[in-house]
Amino acid sequence: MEIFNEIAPLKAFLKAKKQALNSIGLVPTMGALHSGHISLIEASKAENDLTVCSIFVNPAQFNNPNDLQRYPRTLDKDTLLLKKVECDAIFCPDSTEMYRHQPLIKFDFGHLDKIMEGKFRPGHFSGVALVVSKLFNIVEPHHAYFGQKDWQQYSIIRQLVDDLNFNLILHSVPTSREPDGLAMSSRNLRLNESQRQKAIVFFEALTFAKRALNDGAPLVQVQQKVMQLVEKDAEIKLEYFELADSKNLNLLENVKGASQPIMCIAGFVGEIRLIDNMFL
Ligand SMILES: Nc1ncnc2c1ncn2[C@@H]1O[C@H](COP(=O)(O)OP(=O)(O)OP(=O)(O)O)[C@@H](O)[C@H]1O
Ligand SMILES: CC(C)(CO)[C@@H](O)C(=O)[O-]
Ligand code: BAL
Repeated sequence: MEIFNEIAPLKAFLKAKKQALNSIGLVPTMGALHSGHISLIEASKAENDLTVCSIFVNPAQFNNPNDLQRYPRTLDKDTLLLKKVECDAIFCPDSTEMYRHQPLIKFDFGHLDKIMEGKFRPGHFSGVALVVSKLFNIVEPHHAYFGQKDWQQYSIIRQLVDDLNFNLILHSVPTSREPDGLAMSSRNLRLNESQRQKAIVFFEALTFAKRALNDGAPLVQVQQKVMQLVEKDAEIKLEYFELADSKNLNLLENVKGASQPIMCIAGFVGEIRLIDNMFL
């Protein structure tokens, strides 16, 4: 497995490889890897001759400096894990390599980034789009893999690829969960034991809401119930629970009409912010 901290040697390596290879897969991550990330690597390995995993905690997408500072960083462990699953290359630059100058570009994704994560994390998706565009330009992958857990991010990157004609195929990989249902997430590492137990409430709320909405309960009523369920513990705060059309991310008032509605939830356990979602 090759490890690159700099853009130029990575590009030279890929250029040399490209002549003999049909396809390159890219898995962008922020590290602190778990089985969810590994499922993205496996998906890429199954479809490509060479897989690159990027590990970069991107300052441009953090709206909360405390969240950036405390984001888990486990590069040595990540490297061992990637070696074990036979990932071909890691790209783990530092911030000065990725941002040689202060970027001025800002992305606006219309209604896609004004709701849910975009509403509660102002500037977040502009930062994601910036770093993902850089990664696409650096690696020039044929395929790129993202997790369903971040469905709004996937929808925005799909728009980015269409708007800017990136010549690649995007893939969304289903959410990997812990045995009790909690969506795997790097930020779970920050939960203490009791917070870890409490964190499954988001999955429980989604499971409850799926049944209630499919049984015809009105959305407002379900939202109220979800709020009660989640916030019955004083340490947990609900930020949003929304129903959206997964194709275009239009928010829905009810389940009628949308071909594949998705429920999205976000909230805090203590000061750790978690998100999850579920298709209806
Ligand atoms: N449980 C999961 N199952 C499948 N894919 C996942 C899962 N968690 C994250 N991913 C995907 O892995 C990629 C990298 O995500 P990232 O490094 O931010 O990890 P994360 O676990 O989402 O961390 P956090 O949510 O704490 O930022 C993203 O495309 C993300 O959607
Ligand atoms: C796509 C991504 C790696 C960009 O920094 C990040 O937002 C993430 O890990 O989901
Ligand atoms: N997985 C989403 C990246 C973030 O929370 O910034």
